[in-house]
Amino acid sequence: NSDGVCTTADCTRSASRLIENMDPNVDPCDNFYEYACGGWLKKNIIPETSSRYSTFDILRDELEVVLKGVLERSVAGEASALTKAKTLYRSCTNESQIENRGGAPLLDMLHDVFEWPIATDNWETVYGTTWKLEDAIARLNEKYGTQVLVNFFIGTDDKDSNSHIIHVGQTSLGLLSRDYYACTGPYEEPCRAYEQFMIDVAKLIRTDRNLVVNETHIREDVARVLGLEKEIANATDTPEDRNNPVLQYNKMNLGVLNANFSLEVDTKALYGTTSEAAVWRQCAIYVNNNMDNAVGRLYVEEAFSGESKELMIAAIREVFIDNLDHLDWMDAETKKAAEEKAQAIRERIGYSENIKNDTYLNNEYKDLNYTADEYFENILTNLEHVQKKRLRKLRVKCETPYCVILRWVTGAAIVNAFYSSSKNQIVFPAGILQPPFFGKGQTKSLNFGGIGMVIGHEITHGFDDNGRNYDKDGDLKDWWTPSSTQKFVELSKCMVDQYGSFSWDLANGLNLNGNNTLGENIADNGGIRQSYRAYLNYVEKNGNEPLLPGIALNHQQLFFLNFAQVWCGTHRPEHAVNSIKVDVHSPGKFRVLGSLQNFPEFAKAFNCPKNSNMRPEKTCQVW
Ligand SMILES: CC(=O)N[C@@H](CC(=O)O)C(=O)NC[C@H](CC1(C(=O)N[C@@H](Cc2ccc(O)cc2)C(=O)O)CCCC1)C(=O)O
Ligand SMILES: [Zn+2]
Repeated sequence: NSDGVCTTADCTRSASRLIENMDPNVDPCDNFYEYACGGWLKKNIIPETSSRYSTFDILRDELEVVLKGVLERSVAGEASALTKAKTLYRSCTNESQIENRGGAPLLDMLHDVFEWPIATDNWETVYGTTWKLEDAIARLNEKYGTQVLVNFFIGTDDKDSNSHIIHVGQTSLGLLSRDYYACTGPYEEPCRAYEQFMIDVAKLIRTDRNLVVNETHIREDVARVLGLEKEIANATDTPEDRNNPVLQYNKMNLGVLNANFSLEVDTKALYGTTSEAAVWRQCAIYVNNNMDNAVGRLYVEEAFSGESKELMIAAIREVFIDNLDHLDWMDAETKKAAEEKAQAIRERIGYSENIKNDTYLNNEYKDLNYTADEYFENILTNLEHVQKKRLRKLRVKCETPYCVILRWVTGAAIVNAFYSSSKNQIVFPAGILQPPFFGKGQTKSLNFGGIGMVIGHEITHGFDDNGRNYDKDGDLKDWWTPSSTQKFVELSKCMVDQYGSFSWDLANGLNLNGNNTLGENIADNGGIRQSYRAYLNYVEKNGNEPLLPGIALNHQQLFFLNFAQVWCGTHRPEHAVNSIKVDVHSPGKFRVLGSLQNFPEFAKAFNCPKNSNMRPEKTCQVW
C-alpha cells in the first residue's frame, strides 16, 4: 500500500510468524540463532513422542494430518492404487484386529527364516544340522528385505551411471551406530535396553508357544548375541571412510568375490522418547513410505497449490556459475568443467506427472494386494515386493530417459530436498514447497531465504567433498586439476576446523565432527551465498519490495531471518548423542551460526561491528 507496507493476508501471516519465533531482545550480531529462534524455543517443547522437534518436524506433523484425512476418505470410482493405499492404512490402524491376532502371525513366519534358536526348543536337532548362514542371509534378504551381516543391493555403477551392478557392503547394526557397542558412558543405557529388548521378545515368543521360560538361559544366549554384534561393529568402517566414494569403489567380478570373501552374525534409552507417536501417524508414515506415488497423488491433489513450478532455480544456478569467475583458487580448466556440470544439473520440482495418470499408478501397484484385517501379512507382502523390485533392477539398463526422468529419488509428500550425485539431479518434492520455504504470497526475500537457500544447498552438493568426485553425467571421474583439488582441500579444511570447534551442549558438550559434516557445511555456506546474491539480483531488476507490517527490518535482514528460522529446533539429549555421530548435517543452531559467520553480507545487513560474535576475524569460504 502507499507507505510501502504489504498488508495482504500472506504478508500478515509471514510477519506474525517471524515475530513469534524471534527474540528481539537478543543482539543479532551476538547470537543470530537466539535472535531468530529465541521466541520459538520459549514456546515449543519437544513432544513425548519425538526425539527432536523443529520447523521441519512441525511441517511433517502437519503433512501427516493431511495424509490422515485423505487416507480415511473413501472415494467411489477412484484408481485402484488409491484404494489399495487406503486398505493398507486401514489394516494398520485396525488396532483391535491386530490385538486379537496377537503374536500368531509372527510365530507362523519364524519357520520360514529357520527359526530363532532362543525362542524355540531343540533347534539344533530340527534346524541345526542343515542350517547354513548363506541360506539365512539369502532368505532374509530376498523375501524380507532384511540385510544380515552382509548388505548387498542393486545400485548404479559409480563409474558407469547408466548401468546397474550388485553393491556389497556392511550392514546397519541393531544399535544406532558402531560407537554404541562400547556400551559405556552415554551408550551404557542404550546397550542395556537393547539387550533387555531381545530378552523380552524371546520371553514373549516362548510364552506364546507355551514353552518354559528360563530367564537365565535366555540372558546368557542374548549376551552372546550382543557379543557377536560387538565384533561385527568393530569390523565396520568408520563414517569418515564411508564418506569417500573413491575409497568405497572396489569393483570385482563374482569369481573374485567368491574367492576372496567366502562366507565360512526400553525405547527411551535410544531416542529419549517416552511414548510412541499416535498409531494413525505411524500408519500414515508407513503407507507413505511404501506407496509414495499413490500417497503423493492424494497429497498433491489435497494440499499442493502447484504454482511453484517456476521456482528460482535458474536464477540460483546462474549465480553459482557467475561466481566461478570470482574464485581465485580454481584454475580455468577446472572452472570450465564445473560450469558444464552446473549447467547439466537436472531439476525435478513438486511431483512426477506420472502420478496423475491412473493407468501408470495402477500399474506400479498391480502386483500388490492388501487385506484390511491382516496388517502383518500386508507388511510381509511389501517387504517381498520391494526387495524383488530392487533386485530386478540389475538387468535394467539405466538409459537416461528411464533412469533420470521417470524415477524420482523420492515421493511428493516429503518435506525435504535432495541431490543425487549419480544422476546429477536436484529434487524438490511438493512437501517442502510451502511456507516458510516458499509461498506465492510470501515476499521474495522470504522465498529466497527459504527455498532459495535450499536450492543453492542442493546445487552445491554437486561440488562438495563427496559430490565433486562425480562428473556432469554422474560418473565417478576426476575432472579436477591436481592444483585445484589441493586448493579445494585447503579451503575445506577451514570449515572442518570451524565446525569441529563447535561444542554442542545437548550432546554432553561433544564437539561436532567437522569431517562427517563437511559436505553439508559446504552446501549450507554455498546455498546461503548463492540465494542472497540471487535475491539482490532480483531487487536490482524489480525494485525493492514493500516491507512487512509490525517488524522493523528491511528485506536484506528478513532474508537472513527467514533462513535462520527454518533451522529453529531442539533435540533430546539421547537423540543429540546419536545425531552428532550419524547425522551428516550439523545441528540447526550451528548451520545458522557457522554459515552466517562466514558471510560478510550478513554482518553488513545487520551492521555488526568488527569482531562481534557474528563477524569473526577469520572466515571460511569454498564456493
Ligand atoms: C540422499 C540423501 O538422503 N541425502 C541425505 C544427506 C546424506 O546422507 O548425504 C539428506 O538428508 N538429504 C536431504 C537434505 C535436505 C536438506 C536438509 O538439511 N534436510 C534435513 C531436514 C531436517 C532438519 C531438522 C529436523 O529436525 C528434521 C529434518 C534433514 O534431512 O536432516 C533440506 C534443507 C537443506 C538440506 C540434504 O540435502 O542434505
Ligand atoms: Zn545437504
